Amino acid sequence: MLLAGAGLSQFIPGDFAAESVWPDSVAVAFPYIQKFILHAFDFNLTEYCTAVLRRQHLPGEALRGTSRSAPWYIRYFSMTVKIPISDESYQDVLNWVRERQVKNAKHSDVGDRNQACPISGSTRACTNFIPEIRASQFWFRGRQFEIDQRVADSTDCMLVSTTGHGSNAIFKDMLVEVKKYKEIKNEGKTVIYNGNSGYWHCGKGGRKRKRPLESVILEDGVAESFLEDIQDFKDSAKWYTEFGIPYRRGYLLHGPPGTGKTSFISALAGHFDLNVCILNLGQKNLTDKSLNQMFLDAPENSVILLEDVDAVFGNRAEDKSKNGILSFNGLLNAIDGAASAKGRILFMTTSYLEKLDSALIRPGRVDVKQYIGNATESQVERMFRRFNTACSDEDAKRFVRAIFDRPERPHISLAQLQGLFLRFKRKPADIFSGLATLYE
Ligand SMILES: Nc1ncnc2c1ncn2[C@@H]1O[C@H](COP(=O)(O)OP(=O)(O)OP(=O)(O)O)[C@@H](O)[C@H]1O
Repeated sequence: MLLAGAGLSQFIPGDFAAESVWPDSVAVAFPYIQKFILHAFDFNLTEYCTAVLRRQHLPGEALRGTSRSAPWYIRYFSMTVKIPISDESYQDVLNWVRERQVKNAKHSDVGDRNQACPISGSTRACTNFIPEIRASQFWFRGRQFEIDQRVADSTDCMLVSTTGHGSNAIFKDMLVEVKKYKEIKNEGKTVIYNGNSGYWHCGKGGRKRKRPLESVILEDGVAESFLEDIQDFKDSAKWYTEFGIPYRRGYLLHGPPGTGKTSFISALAGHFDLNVCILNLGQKNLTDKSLNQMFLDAPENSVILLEDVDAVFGNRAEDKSKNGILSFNGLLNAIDGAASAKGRILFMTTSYLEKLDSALIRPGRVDVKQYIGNATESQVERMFRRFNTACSDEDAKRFVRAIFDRPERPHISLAQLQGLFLRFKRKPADIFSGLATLYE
């Protein structure tokens, strides 16, 4: 079977899926037969079948159903599901298997002491024993499974197989379990996917504690208007269908660097329980086709974020991106591509609105444009109070005046201010002495 799409029920039968000749009773008894053979003869059926199946998946055939040329005993004794790397569940299955194995892995790699543990996400220095997963086994509901990422010597799909015969219910159960595991793991977190080599990856550090919206200090009313707009969009699926309008919404945040554009998008995603899929348009090998596919393959419940779009297509005269592969029209086509039934939310950010081609930001591609500027008096005061919870009103006002009553009145970003607060986090009363550094 080939698992298609992110849904759990979308199994596409392999070549010989209909050839079930065994009664259900045999299917039920199979795990016991399998265990008996393992213990009595020390012969691992699952491993053997997977090894044979792997050889069947010759280069170029990786995504086709299991070949009919597999020997009959393999066809009857094994069940497989192939999960394409583009499928959302690919990484989830790997993480789930790792977690099951980590306590007692026989073949492990010693994890990097200074990197976040891929299982716990903890960044504490530790010696992690990470199960070697490229070809390994695990048990689920009394059956042994083998997982193999080396199918066809390529990495574009993995094969999960088990011995036995019957319906694909066991795989569905497994994927339900994987989904539950993922939900627990992601609770209270915003999952960040990075688009790379044509796929969405959620690597180490890809799960971040949700950023509270209040922690992003914007001009009055901005956050509220976005909350309202996105909520309205989420509630309007029927309206879009009735009027034949593609169910998607585009937002552009523009303004100087360090003013909170990315932080705001991340906080909004957290508020609406959405993932963030970040795509760097300047990356090598990104083609019109792969960009389009990535838009279509974005994990469910995600916002797609294109940061600093001006850096790639800043000059109207340029049709090709700097790496010369992705074209401007390719980008427009991807943005205009099919929207999913759940709706697609696209965010773009730029520090140079004037550099953007009007075609990129016309209504339909960008529905809401919002300027996010340098700190205003109100923002400075709110940030001061946030970092100095014990401060008096008088201190807060004095701090604001100390910044804004200077003759040169610099443009200060909230990122600069945050830096100042961090420097004085242990002695907030001394912060006035550090103000001069804002003007350097
Ligand atoms: N309005 C804000 N409220 C709270 N924190 C902010 C704000 N603006 C910036 N920061 C802080 O400054 C840092 C940089 O912010 P962020 O990356 O969101 O800015 P940006 O506008 O996206 O910058 P760039 O355009 O350079 O990508 C973050 O650590 C963030 O916490």
